[in-house]
Amino acid sequence: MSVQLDRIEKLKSLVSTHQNFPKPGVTFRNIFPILQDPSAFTDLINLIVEEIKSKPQLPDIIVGLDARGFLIAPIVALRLGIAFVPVRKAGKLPGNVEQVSYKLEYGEDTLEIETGSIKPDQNVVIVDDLIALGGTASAACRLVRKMSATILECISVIELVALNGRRKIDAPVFSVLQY
Ligand SMILES: O=P(O)(O)OC[C@H]1O[C@H](OP(=O)(O)OP(=O)(O)O)[C@H](O)[C@@H]1O
Ligand SMILES: Nc1ncnc2[nH]cnc12
Repeated sequence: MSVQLDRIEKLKSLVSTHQNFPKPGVTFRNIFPILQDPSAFTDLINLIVEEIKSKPQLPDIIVGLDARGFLIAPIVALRLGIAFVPVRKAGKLPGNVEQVSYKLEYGEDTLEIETGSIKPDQNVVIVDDLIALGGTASAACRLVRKMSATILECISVIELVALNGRRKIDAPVFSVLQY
């Protein structure tokens, strides 16, 4: 097996699966066991950094999504030596914010970003833990575009392929693990 596939298989074996959580009918994929294994967590960050570095254009900013995206995105930003900007659920950011509402696999929510935290000519990569219906990533794309910035790529640790969330996301999508 190649080193790349080896790392992916190891990561996949660590993700835990929970039926009917947090609502009946939802199969919840939990990334936290990866974070409990420093070697696997390092592999995960390396795979994301390698994906970003493989592209002709490097980002100026990594945008991470509240809350589980915050566990991954700032580490990726530090490794690349670039800024991290948070997108938060409504009511958590001070000052002026841009706002977008969206639908979840199990609910509805609003995302916000600090006005001016991304400049119009900047290149952005968005990082989150999971793409299900794609509403969260799609809303984050709309927020970044409201600031007239360019989205190079939307990166997720997990993609629930059957839900076809990437069709909603108006940017190239890369996922490390597919279910
Ligand atoms: O593709 P979608 O259908 O939009 O779903 C994916 C989003 O759902 C989860 O976040 P959640 O809103 O549950 O919040 P959390 O990160 O605070 O747990 C997950 O972390 C993604 O951000
Ligand atoms: N099935 C799922 N597992 C984990 N996080 C999620 N967020 C939205 N859907 C999810």
